[in-house]
Amino acid sequence: MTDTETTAHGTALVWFRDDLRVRDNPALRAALAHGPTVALYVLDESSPGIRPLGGAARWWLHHGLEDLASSLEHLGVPLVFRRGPAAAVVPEVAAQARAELVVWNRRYGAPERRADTAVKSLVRAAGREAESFQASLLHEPWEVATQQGNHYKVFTPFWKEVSGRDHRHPLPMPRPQREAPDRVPRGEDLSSWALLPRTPDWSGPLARAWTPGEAAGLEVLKDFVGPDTADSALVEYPEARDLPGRPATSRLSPYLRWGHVSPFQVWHAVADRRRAAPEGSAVFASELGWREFAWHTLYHHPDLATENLRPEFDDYGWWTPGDPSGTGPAGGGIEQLLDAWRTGRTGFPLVDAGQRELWATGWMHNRVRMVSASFLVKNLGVHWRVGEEWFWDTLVDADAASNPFNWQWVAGSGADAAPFFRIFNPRTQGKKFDHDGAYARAWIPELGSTEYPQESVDLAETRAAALDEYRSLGQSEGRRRA
Ligand SMILES: Cc1cc2nc3c(=O)[nH]c(=O)nc-3n(C[C@H](O)[C@H](O)[C@H](O)COP(=O)(O)OP(=O)(O)OC[C@H]3O[C@@H](n4cnc5c(N)ncnc54)[C@H](O)[C@@H]3O)c2cc1C
Repeated sequence: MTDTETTAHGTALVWFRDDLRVRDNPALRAALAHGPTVALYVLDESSPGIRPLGGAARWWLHHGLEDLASSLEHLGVPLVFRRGPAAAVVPEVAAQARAELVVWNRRYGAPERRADTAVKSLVRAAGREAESFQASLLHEPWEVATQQGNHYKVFTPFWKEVSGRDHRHPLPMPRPQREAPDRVPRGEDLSSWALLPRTPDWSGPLARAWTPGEAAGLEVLKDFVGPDTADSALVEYPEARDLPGRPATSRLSPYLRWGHVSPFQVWHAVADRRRAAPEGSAVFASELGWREFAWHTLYHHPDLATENLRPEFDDYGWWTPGDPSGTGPAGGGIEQLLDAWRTGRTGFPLVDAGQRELWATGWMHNRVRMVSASFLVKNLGVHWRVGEEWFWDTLVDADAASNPFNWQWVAGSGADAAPFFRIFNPRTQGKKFDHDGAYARAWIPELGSTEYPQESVDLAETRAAALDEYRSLGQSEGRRRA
């Protein structure tokens, strides 16, 4: 069937979730091909197990939905906003729209899958068709397995397997629908959801740093991959991507997180640059592979945000707020140290610049995320879950898979994780990756003055304490096995 053709069916309802785009959207395309289409977005904060969004994510979502509503309007598709548990709202809106067909693109977290399964059976029980599509991952997690039939636990063989497969080409922009739906159910006013911060409104720097939405995301992608010549940013990506002071990474993460841009669009845009930047396009594609690997890991380990993937780490003496016994390897004052980490006042410029960048813009460079996370988990001895929750609240790209996956990677407790003894030294990392200090100075105006705090912990002592704790973990493991 071509883009313009529709069968002579009744109304279709397309339910948007983490796929806030009109291009390369299989569910939207199926709805438009079926008949007059109504779109729905449900703010679901009450289905069991659904993780409430953090503050920066709520800000992004508000603007992302405004952008989606405007793109859909150009296609003649009304977007209805409703709040409540999906299993109640979606069947109700489908009934109000008298929809014959309800479609959506798949999600992979356990609570979301449970909600989707409930919606599917309720919609079908009401005599409507329901269909879901693959749109947010290059491969379905259940379709990638080792020869023994298990899921991959190590990235390199995982990526070797999936990067060699074919990835479908992105679907084109749909044509506007010719026939308006008969009934458009009443929706809520987006502003009544209070997704934007009010008292205080801290979103000014976020708005200066980002333009949420599909067109902006595609522009970011286009600028990043550049022309098919040596000028493409991909050429220098393998070296420069580790330098936080250089705009050398794509900054596509929030656009991928919210589905303004699809992994298929990114994959093919990069594949088209293979001639000009063979190494850069391969390294960049493998970063997309880490995103994919994180999601496959979450699919197979639904408790990724709360449970150590390697259970031996359950015995590690990490500190969590409210723990009366714990001080962490840094000694006393752990609450103040945690506060200093959050606000970028630890006395270690690379960590502090990163935490301030995060607070101001909702984003932090990957190298700095790794160093800052390692400092919190290993030098301060704070549980990775505490850092994960802070990032969840402050990142505009806060992602249910990539965030816990990477925190566990840094902590050593995760899939194919960094070995625990790899403890980043923030001073050395600063010299290596921000050697002229430009990144640190950009975020810490008082750097070099007496206003900037002294180093808050002794790196060598805290490192040694963390390693001691880790070694005792090994021994108790050994004892348990003996
Ligand atoms: C402690 C910690 C927490 C993190 N939390 C998140 C998160 O909540 N959301 C998130 O999208 N990324 C997270 N990352 C991964 C990574 O830091 C960001 O994806 C990256 O910095 C985004 O910038 P970019 O788009 O310019 O990346 P680029 O270098 O341009 O990479 C392109 C894309 O590949 C993906 N990607 C790159 N690195 C990773 C990675 N290590 N894991 C998974 N996907 C990756 C992202 O989608 C990214 O947009 C985290 C990393 C760490 C160490």
